[in-house]
Formats: sequence, structure tokens, C-alpha cells
Amino acid sequence: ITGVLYEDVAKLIQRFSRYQQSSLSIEQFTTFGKTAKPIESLQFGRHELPVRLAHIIREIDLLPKNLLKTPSVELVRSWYVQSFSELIEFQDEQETDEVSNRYTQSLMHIKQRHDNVVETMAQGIMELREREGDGAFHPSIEYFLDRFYMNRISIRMLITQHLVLFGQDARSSKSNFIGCFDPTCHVASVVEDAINNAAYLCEHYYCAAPEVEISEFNAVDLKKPIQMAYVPGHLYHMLFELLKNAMRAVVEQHGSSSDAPPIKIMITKGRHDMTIKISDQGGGIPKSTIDQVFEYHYTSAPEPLKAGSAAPMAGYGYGLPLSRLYARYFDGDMQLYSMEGFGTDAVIWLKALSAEASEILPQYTRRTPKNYEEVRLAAQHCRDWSSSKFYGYGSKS
Ligand SMILES: O=S(=O)(c1ccc(O)cc1O)N1Cc2ccccc2C1
Repeated sequence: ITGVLYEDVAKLIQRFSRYQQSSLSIEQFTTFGKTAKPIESLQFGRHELPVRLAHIIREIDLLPKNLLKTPSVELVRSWYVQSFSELIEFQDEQETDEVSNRYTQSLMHIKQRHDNVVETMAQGIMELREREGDGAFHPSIEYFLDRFYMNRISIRMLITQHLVLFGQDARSSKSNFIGCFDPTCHVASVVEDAINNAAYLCEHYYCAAPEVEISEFNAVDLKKPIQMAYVPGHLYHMLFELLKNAMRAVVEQHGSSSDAPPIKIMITKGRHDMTIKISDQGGGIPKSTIDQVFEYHYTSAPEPLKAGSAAPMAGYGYGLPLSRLYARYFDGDMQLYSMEGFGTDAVIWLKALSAEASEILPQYTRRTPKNYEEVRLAAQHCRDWSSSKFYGYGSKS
């Protein structure tokens, strides 16, 4: 029986990976969430979730065999296939309340099953690097992880949105939240939360935390506080990471003396972008190493935050690459501008209009395997460029 089942699942994954994924805007999430019934959410999710799972399973199968065959990556793949199989069961079910409740239960289990995907995937890549050194797969692994974690953010968004709207932990209707979305998110308040928590950690580690000054400029509604429809949890995650880095930089540069230069935060809103800039005088880093801080450093895989252990200050594990994915998820971005010897500006751009803030989903297409080949070749090309082969001079090895 399992043989047959296995064969069917592989065929179903193929089939579902050929459907186009439906990218939702924040406008669509909030409009749908205001009036949708559990049944309607089931009708959308029981198709879209298997499609997104199938897309990324196909992409996992493009990984170099030596990585794909590590115990950790095989375990992660089995979670995705298991969740795909469970969701497929709802395809031709009657749309009754009983089915809807079973669907909600299933989403809860799937969310829990995937809680440790980031750590487990990092473990697999670390195992491989220890065994095979800095493998030639490095750049295409970065390409894969960005797409893999973006897909995971998007799947967890759909699942969490359904659970918050219709699950046990459904929010009391008192707040004007629509699921995970705050339609009138007051940006400075989320910034203040992130500052307080990052400063608490900084005090705990360094016995001091730099001052932080916040300014706003609303070019759309002068004098009005800057608000937007967004997922406060995502915004907080990005800000907390950047503030930890900035505070650590300032304290390590100026010691815990009280005359350390303050960190300055500028929040602006234009017709297209809501932008946050965090400026620190923490000594900065060379331009040549900026790209590396956005790499997934498997060496310091994120320690699972067990109760009681203090969260790490700016560990440079996955904090920055994942934060940039959150910024990019609803078509925004994040970038660092550093002046080595002086300090760094970290900038987050988000879409000011919720109708323009659409999910950016990595699509698995017939071209995807070729893209991986191109990424690998391009990296090889860069390695050649940096060698004297191309310049014909210079001592670079
Ligand atoms: O690389 S950074 O310029 C830097 C990176 C990201 C960021 O958000 C803010 C930053 O300031 N910076 C982080 C850090 C930590 C300890 C000691 C010195 C530094 C310098």
C-alpha cells in the first residue's frame, strides 16, 4: 500500500508544482479577513498551501545530492511531504463545519511540525560543510536558502492568518487587528518596543545601552503620525535585529561610557514607500564585507531559544538574512550603508500602500534548474575574475 501511496504523492507533488502560486497583497489579506468565513479560508488554503509546498519540495530536490542526502535535509523534506499529503486529503471533501474544524486542527499540527525547520536546515548545511569544506555549492546554497525561507515565511503567513482568524487562539474582536495584520499600525510604537527590548538585552550584556532618538517626517499627511497596514510581528523582527546590531556596535566602539553617540532613527512616509533608517556611529565595516553579513552563516546556526537562555545579542547567525526576507516578503527591501571607521546606516523600505504590498513568492518553473546552474557558474566566473586569469596582473591568488 505505502508503495502505491508513495508513487501517488510524488505524482501529486509534480502536478501541484505546475500550478501557479497566488500572491496576495496586504490589501487582499485584510479585505478577505474582514468578512471571510472559515469555509472560504479552507477553499483557498486547501489548494494554495499544497501548491506552495509542492513548489519548494521540487526546489529542495534540486539541491546537490550530498546535501539532499544529509539526515537533517531528508528530515526537513519528509516534514514538507507529510504536510503536503495531509493537506491533499481536503481536496475533495464536502465544505462542512466539521471539515473546516478538521482543517483548522490540521493547520495547527502542520505549523508545529515545521517549527524547527530553520535550525534543522542550518544543521544539515553545517554537517555538510564540516564533511566537505566550503563546498563549491556555497553561492547556490545562498540562493536556495533565500527562496526556501521566503517560501516558509509565506506558508506560515497563510497558516497563522487562518489560525488567528478561526482557530482557538482567535483574537478577541476588541482589537481592530485582522488576524496578524494591524490595518493602522503605528510605526513609531513598534520601533519603541524594539528599542526597549534591544536596550534591555544590551544592558544585560554590556551594563549599558546607547541612547536612541526617533524622528518622523510624513510627506503625505504632514504632522500626522505615520501609520500603515502591516504585520507588526514582521516589522518588530526586522527592527529588533537591526537595533541589536547597532547597539552592540556603539557599545563595542565607545565602551559603556554615557557620552557614546546616540543611535538615530528616521521614519518617513512618501506616496510609495514607508522608510525607516537606523544610523549608528559604531565604527562600521568595510564595504567589501557588507554582502557577507547577509549570508546564512551556518557556523553560528541560531541556537534554539530554550526557556531561560538569554537571547543572543547580534549573533550574525540568521538574523540579518531572515530580516531582509521579511522586508522583501511584501515587496519591500533592506540594505546596509557602512562608512568604515565611523558607522552604519541600516534602511528598511516598505510599501506605503497595502494594495501595492504583494507577496513576493519564489516560483518553481522549468527555468529554475537552469537558474541554479547559472548561479553556480556566475560564482565560478567571479572566482575567475578575482584571479589573475582575467586581469593578467596582480598578486590575487
Ligand atoms: O557591521 S556593522 O557596521 C552593522 C551591521 C548591521 C547593522 O544593522 C548595524 C551595524 O552597525 N557593526 C556591527 C558591529 C558589532 C560589533 C562590533 C562592531 C560592529 C559594526
